[in-house]
Amino acid sequence: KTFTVTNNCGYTVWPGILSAGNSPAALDSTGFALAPGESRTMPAPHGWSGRLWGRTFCSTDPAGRFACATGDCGSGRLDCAGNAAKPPATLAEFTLDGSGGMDFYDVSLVDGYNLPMLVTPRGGVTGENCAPTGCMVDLNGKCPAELSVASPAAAGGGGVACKSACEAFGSAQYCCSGEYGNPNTCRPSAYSQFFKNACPRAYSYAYDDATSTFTCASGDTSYDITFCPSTASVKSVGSDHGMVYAGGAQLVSSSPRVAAKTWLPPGVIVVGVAVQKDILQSGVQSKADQSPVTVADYGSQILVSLVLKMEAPASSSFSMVAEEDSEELRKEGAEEILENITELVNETIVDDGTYSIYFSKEGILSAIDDGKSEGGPSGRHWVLDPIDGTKGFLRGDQYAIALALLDEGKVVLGVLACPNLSLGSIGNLNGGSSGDQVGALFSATIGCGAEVESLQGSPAQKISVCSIDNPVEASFFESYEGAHSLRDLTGSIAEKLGVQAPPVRIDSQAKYGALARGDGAIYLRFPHKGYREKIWDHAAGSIVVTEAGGLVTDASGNDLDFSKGRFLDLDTGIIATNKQLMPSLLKAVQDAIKEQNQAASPL
Ligand SMILES: Nc1ncnc2c1ncn2[C@@H]1O[C@H](COP(=O)(O)OS(=O)(=O)O)[C@@H](OP(=O)(O)O)[C@H]1O
Ligand SMILES: [Mg+2]
Repeated sequence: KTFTVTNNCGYTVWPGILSAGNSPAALDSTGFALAPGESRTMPAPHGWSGRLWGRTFCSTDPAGRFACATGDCGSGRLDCAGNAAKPPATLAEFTLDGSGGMDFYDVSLVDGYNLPMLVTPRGGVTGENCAPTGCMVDLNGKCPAELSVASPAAAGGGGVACKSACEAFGSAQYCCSGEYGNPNTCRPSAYSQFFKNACPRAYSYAYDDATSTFTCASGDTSYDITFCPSTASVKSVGSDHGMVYAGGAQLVSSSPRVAAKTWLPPGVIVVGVAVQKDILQSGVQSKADQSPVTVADYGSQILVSLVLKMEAPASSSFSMVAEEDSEELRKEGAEEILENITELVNETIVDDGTYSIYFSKEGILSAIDDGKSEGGPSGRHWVLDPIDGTKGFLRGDQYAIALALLDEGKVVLGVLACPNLSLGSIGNLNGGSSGDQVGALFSATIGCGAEVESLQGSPAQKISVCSIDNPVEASFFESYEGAHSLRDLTGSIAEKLGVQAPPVRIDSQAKYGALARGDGAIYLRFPHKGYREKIWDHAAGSIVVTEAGGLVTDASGNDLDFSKGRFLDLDTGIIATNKQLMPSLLKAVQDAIKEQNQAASPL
């Protein structure tokens, strides 16, 4: 069990450490220097409690006395030797092996702020509230004038730290002392709110316990303490490889019952993906270069699973069946991609602002592996395709982020975010937008119907499949990629049915979404022999269609079975349409298949 202190700041930081009086042992240092990029690991003694902070702008004067502009411990030396930090300073506080076999930790701004800091548990990482905490943001530039600490030591003379209201004004009200000495009378102030808004997980005033204390099962959980956790990323959003997740699909909530709609509170979170816009704009990536889409794919998976885990009740076990795992990323040569994913994910989280969480590279790998579940017939499992239609994504055409929830082998809810699909009908435009608002979010809860809303958050509207009952008026969707569907078979089915319109070819589960709102009447999917369908390619799409009043079956008319694990073991193909057309469609499908089999094996 260890503490690893890392300095990601662009300047030297001098960590200071103070063990509590009742600590059974001290750490092996009370103060040292960390150059930019440097880190130091120390054993974490059983039962240790104390605090750790970063000193900045330190120097030794001609008389040999060491002092710092912020976080100074007054020892006159590099080591703090039992002295505390002079406020303001961001503090990481620990009590290891506390009650119930738990470690308790927090990042506190109660004594003010001097630099961004993050504490990330690593290793065991179990417990209801075992998660990274800290303050990622650089508050020195934003600090209210009456709290700001300026120093000539700072380049440009800007603020180097930000005082707490208690320190700045000394009143009982801000310090939670005297008659304000209890949680009922000492309330958040406008000043504590400034800190809380910027850093929701950090302590902002003395009685801010409810949202600020974190706990991990003691076991062998180690802790990473990082100064300036996001390095340049906070400032360089959009530059570099130019990937920014914008917009957001609203996901989540796994209340024990699938309560209709509770998982679609307005503006919940992320997964909207605007990455491909940047890919196209950057123009430098050749189409053959798969790395941007790879980064986006993994990034999307991590962000969705993060939101699911954060919003799920702590007691429920988390299981997710998702397309990606970390195997490729652990191989030699994948370092750069892993670096890019880490940066993309952390930038997105900072930008979104809902969570103060920072992912290390190891954290990224293990978060991806959250998606390794096998699913199956019992329990609840999330099913995720982080970017469905990767080819469409690269082309700037249709793709979808597809999330579903399986309960006892049945799909009970589905969300389909289609960032490039117009909010209005696509009619016969072969997937192009008809000029109106782009970005559609489909959702469906079992027994409650299906809806669409704009990805930017317009009110949701109920949708239903079209009511065409004459195949002559019908059009059909199929894969954009010729290699994904047997086009002579789908052509022959359409012909037998009497469909006149040419096929509408679009990528991804956007087809299910478009079908569910009546843009077309039929979806035909007949992969080449031997191709095994994955559940994440159909779970969300199929419930959106069935809740919109449609039917989704295999080529024999059987419902899709999502209870068999990661694959949908089925016969031949998948068809979807409305109830009126299904009987004649099934007949056409079976006739066409029979005909094809006869042609393949003539007597
Ligand atoms: N050979 C073959 N046959 C059938 N299907 C395949 C095949 N290969 C892949 N896939 C899966 O198809 C997903 C893309 O969906 P579509 O085929 O509907 O769209 S597209 O035409 O490929 O754009 C695509 O999803 P993503 O990998 O998430 O993009 C694949 O899971
Ligand atoms: Mg897919």
